[in-house]
Order: sequence, then C-alpha cells, then structure tokens
Amino acid sequence: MEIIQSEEFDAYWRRSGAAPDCDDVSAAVAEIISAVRSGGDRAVRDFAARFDRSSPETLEVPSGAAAAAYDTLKREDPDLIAALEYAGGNIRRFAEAQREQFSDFECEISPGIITGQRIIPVERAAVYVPAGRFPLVSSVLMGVIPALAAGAGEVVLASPPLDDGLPDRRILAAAHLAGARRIFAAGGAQAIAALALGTESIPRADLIVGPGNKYVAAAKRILFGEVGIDFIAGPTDVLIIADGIYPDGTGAAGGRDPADLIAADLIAQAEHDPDARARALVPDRGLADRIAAAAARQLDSLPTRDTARQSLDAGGLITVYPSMDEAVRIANITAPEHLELQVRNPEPWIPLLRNYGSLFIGAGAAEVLGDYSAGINHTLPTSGSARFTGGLSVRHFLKTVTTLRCTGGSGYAEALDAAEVIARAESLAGHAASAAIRKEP
Ligand SMILES: NC(=O)c1ccc[n+]([C@@H]2O[C@H](COP(=O)([O-])OP(=O)(O)OC[C@H]3O[C@@H](n4cnc5c(N)ncnc54)[C@H](O)[C@@H]3O)[C@@H](O)[C@H]2O)c1
Ligand SMILES: [Zn+2]
Repeated sequence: MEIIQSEEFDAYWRRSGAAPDCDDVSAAVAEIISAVRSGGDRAVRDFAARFDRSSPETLEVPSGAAAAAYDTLKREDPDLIAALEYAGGNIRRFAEAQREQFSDFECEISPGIITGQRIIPVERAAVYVPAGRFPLVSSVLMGVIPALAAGAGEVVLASPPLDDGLPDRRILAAAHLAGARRIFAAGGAQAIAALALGTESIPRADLIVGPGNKYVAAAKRILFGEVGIDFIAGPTDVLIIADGIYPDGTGAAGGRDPADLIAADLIAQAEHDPDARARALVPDRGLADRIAAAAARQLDSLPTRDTARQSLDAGGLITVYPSMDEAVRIANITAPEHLELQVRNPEPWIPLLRNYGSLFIGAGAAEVLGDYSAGINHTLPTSGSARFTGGLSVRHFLKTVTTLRCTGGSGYAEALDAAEVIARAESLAGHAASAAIRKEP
C-alpha cells in the first residue's frame, strides 16, 4: 500500500485515475461482439472454449436444473440456503419499498392540458452473474429480486459455465430461489453480446444488468444503445474515511486497534480482483502505518492473499488528511463505489458527501453487510461513475414514460399558439400547420 499526504493526492489522481485502464480490452471485446453478431451460438461456444472452463453444447440450462440444484443444496448446505433466503427477504423488502416511490400520475398543468407519467417495467431483463474468479451467488439476488419487484415481464440470467458445462450450482440454486425464468451458461463479453443481440438459443434482452470484470464492463459500454444497461459496474472499489476513533470515543473496540478493522475492510475489497481498488483516508501518519502493518499481517493467513496483494500493490492507497473538509473534498473527487464513514460523529459530513454508490455510516455499517445481507444493492457504479449515477435499483427496470391528454379550454389554445410560433421559428412549416389546424375557426 502506498501512503501519501493529502497535498499529493491531486497529482496522484491525475496520474492513476479512478480505475485501472480498461481501454486495452476494448478492441478485443469489439471483436467478440462482432463475432457473436455474425456467428450466434457457435461464436459464444468458441469463446467459451477459449476463456471459460468448458464450452457447453447447449447454452440454455435445462429447465429443472436450477430447482434440482436448490433441492440438493438445501440438503447438503442448509445454512447457505437459509442465509440466501434471509438476504433475499431483506433485498426484496427494500426493493418493494423503492417500487412504492414510483407512481403514475396525471396533472392538469393548464386548463385543458393534462400531462401524465406512467411507470412501465421492461419486458425482458437479463442479469449477468460473474463467476470467473469467484461464484458471486449474491449477485443473483441483487439482480433478479429488484427486477421482479419492478414487475419485469421475464427475468433471465447468464453466468459462465464451469467444468460440467453449467453455471456454479450455488448460482443455479440462488436463481431458483430468486425466481429467474431462464438461465444461460455463458460468460464474459460473449454473454453480454448474446443477450444484447440475441442468438439461436439466447433471447434478445431489453436490458442487461449486473457486475462483471473489465471484459463484461467493456461489452456493456459498447452495446449500450442496442440494449439498455444499468451502468458500468466493473472492478470494485472502496474508500474508508476514518478518524481512528470508535463511536464510543475510546479509540478501540474491545481493545482492538481500529487499524485492524480498517485493514480488514480494505482487504475484503482487494481480494475481489487485482483491478479492485482499496483506499483509506486517515488523520495521521501513525494510523496509516498501523493500517498498512495490519493489512500485511492479515494477508498472511488469507486464502485469497495473492489477488489481494496484487490489488494493494497496484493501487492500495492511504491518504493522510489535515482536516475532515479535505477528506470530504478527496472523497468527492474519488467518487468511490463504496464509501465507509468510520468516524466518531458522521452526521455533519453526510450532506457534504456527494459522490458514492453506497454510504456506510459508522464503524458498524460494514460494507460486507451491503455486499450480502442488509438489503441494499451491491451492484454499484465503479470507475468514478458514482459522479453521475447510483447503484442498481428497481428504477433501472422501470421506464418513466409520459402521456398527454387535451380536453380543450384556454390552456389548450395557448399551447397551440405557442407551438405554432416556435415551429415557425424553426422553419418547420408542417409543424406549424399541424398546430394551426386544431385551432377553433
Ligand atoms: N461493481 C460492482 O457492483 C461489482 C459487484 C461484484 C463484483 N464486481 C466485479 O466483478 C468482477 C468479476 O470478475 P470475474 O473475472 O471473476 O468474473 P466475470 O464473470 O465477470 O468474468 C469471467 C469472464 O471473463 C471473460 N474473460 C476472461 N479472460 C478473458 C480474456 N483474456 N479475453 C476475453 N474474455 C476474457 C471470460 O469470458 C469469462 O467468462 C470483479 O472485477 C469484481 O470486482 C463488481
Ligand atoms: Zn465485495
């Protein structure tokens, strides 16, 4: 991990940017997309043979396989099924509460002019579930449950095939539990291309959501427009703003150095991917050194230490800030996917923080709860895209469309007059005539 002073931050950021450079994969991904466009299923299978653990003859998972995986797992690993059901319940309750915030309405904004909004769910939503490095069982729940809460017509899922030609059976079980209709054994850019364009056996989706590595992210970026996407949910990142003091003000939780807890949260991020970014903002160099030392210690016994080390070596950063105002400034520039506010008194800072996917308020609100079980969504904007979007929610599966009704009256006449005048200014005589012909003679 690198430790810098806050006055060095701006230069660091200009040099390194929000995320590792993914431009290097754009050309390769564009080729994958065009191969799938012309070759359909066969191209998907060819790429699977190159990049995945198997190349399944049949891309669609047979119906019944997900239910069977669920039944088997319920016997063999009942704790996992119970945990997924618990998490799914929280995710569903939150998604349903979000859905209630969207409503149809009509309002007469001027006599005879009635404008309206209608909320219409997308017809077919596809959820991508990553499984290159780790089978992200939780991503099934995070994608499928909000889609169903939104009322999407059909929810399908794609995830890379393992050795047996099927997605990880825990992913299948979770898909059954969450209610995905059809499942495809396809991964990476080829899966995104197939879902966006349609192939012989994979139906074309209206919207693709879900996280993925840089190949998945690049494919979503390129195909956006031909298909709807949620946003770029690429290699993950976290920023922890700490003051080294626990909420009880003692400076330690159960005698434990806060540095241990901060290091644990940084490592939990770094273990995802060498491209993951784990960063902290701390008030003094001593705490920064203790975090770096704690991270080194904790890594030793971690099974995922190789990936975590690569990530921390490449972009792990602790910045020492002189004041909370400066910490807030840096946090807003960083626009992290996850922002943890591990400070004694978080409240005053919350309104000043503007760019993040999810905010974790206080030392107890661990990011891992957001990842899995608390109910908020873990599919969040990365690469600084929290500057302009929040994370996955029911909103992504809903279209806010508008309606117009005209019932005559003074407002109607005024609107026709104004339309005619503006049309003439644009030299669009046909538009002007279309307004004029509706006027009272
Ligand atoms: N932003 C979020 O909300 C969020 C949440 C969870 C996970 N993530 C991220 O999801 C990612 C998961 O990545 P993953 O790799 O484990 O799984 P993945 O399923 O995203 O990617 C696996 C696929 O990558 C493709 N691939 C691998 N090497 C390739 C190559 N050289 N050329 C072309 N294609 C290639 C393969 O087709 C393979 O199927 C991580 O980066 C993680 O940080 C993000
Ligand atoms: Zn995580």
